[in-house]
Amino acid sequence: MFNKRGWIRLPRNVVVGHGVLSQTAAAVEELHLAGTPLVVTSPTPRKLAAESVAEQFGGCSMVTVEEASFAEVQRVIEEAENCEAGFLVGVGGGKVIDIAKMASDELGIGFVSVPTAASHDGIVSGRGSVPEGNNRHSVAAEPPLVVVADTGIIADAPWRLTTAGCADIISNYTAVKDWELAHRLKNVEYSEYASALSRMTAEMLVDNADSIRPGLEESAWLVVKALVSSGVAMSIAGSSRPASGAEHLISHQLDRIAPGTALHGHQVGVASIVTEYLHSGSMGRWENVQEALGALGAPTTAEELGHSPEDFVEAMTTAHEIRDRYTILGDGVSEDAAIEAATVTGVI
Ligand SMILES: NC(=O)C1=CN([C@@H]2O[C@H](COP(=O)(O)OP(=O)(O)OC[C@H]3O[C@@H](n4cnc5c(N)ncnc54)[C@H](O)[C@@H]3O)[C@@H](O)[C@H]2O)C=CC1
Ligand SMILES: O=C(CO)COP(=O)(O)O
Ligand SMILES: [Zn+2]
Repeated sequence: MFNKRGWIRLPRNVVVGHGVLSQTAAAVEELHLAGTPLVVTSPTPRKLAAESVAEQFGGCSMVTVEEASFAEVQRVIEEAENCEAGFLVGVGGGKVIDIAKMASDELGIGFVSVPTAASHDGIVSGRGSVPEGNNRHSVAAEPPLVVVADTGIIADAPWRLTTAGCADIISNYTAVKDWELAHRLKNVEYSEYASALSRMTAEMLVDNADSIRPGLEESAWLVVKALVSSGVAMSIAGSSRPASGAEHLISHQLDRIAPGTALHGHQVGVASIVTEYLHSGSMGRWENVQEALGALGAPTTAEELGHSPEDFVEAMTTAHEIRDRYTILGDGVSEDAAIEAATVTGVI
């Protein structure tokens, strides 16, 4: 894998709207990509969208993945080599899209992103995120050449997937604060432009929270636009920094301690309530994060996530260990401090 430092790699065609799934092949054709694709998907999105996408490419090969892991990335690479795929099309949620973009990067072929839910901001980003042992890897991956987001399919997806995407965006507030802190204290490379874009994306979402409601296709539109914008911020930064700080570290730890309990976006949202408290104490800014999440119907407590107070506190006190990314957690939050922050904010 290679990381082109200093390059901003963005999608060429972003197609968003009702019924646009049927335009996937047309959006790709414009790019003159060679060969036929391998479609990478998971069981539910396969029925909802991937079969129709494969048909548009003349019934091309398809592989179904079950989890986000390096083993699954390897399996997709082997399938792609077997069918001599010219490019990969990821159809589904964040895990499928991450696997497809990482496999594309390894194979040196193009990647097309077809999200079936507005649940995460990896739709557009050139980053892949996969757990391995006790660590979490955010690696350079192939950014999509084409993004096709069918708001008809996304608006029909379970509402909790959309609120997870909203919470992933709201967490940009604290991610940016962590990035600024790391820049000041550790001279970490920083982009004013990427951080402003990331913060503005969160603000636009919060300002429009009243119009984000289940079943409304305009809501799917708004959230997809925000997810695209957040992904662009990551592409400009060349890292996930603008959209991933201490709240993401806590969420990645929760995935390790109690896998499969809650959605990524919901976890980072709840964690950002406590990291905002760690940043600004009793100034009440954490309440703004809590209110924004609550207004959108996203969880605001560990209990609503399905996590025990003990697991949440363990995630807070160990999150700094999983990645070399300086945040407000510094070299570790003590158990007492973690309990205090999570209790004051009502998270536990
Ligand atoms: N690379 C990046 O920049 C980013 C990566 N991520 C990663 O993405 C993952 C989280 O993504 P999620 O989408 O939350 O999880 P996920 O990929 O596990 O999807 C959640 C579930 O929703 C189902 N689903 C998808 N579309 C559906 C639809 N229309 N109707 C019914 N079910 C549907 C999926 O099949 C899956 O069972 C995490 O691994 C996270 O680390 C998240 C943000 C950014
Ligand atoms: O989830 C992300 C941004 O929302 C990606 O961040 P990570 O690099 O922490 O996986
Ligand atoms: Zn995220």
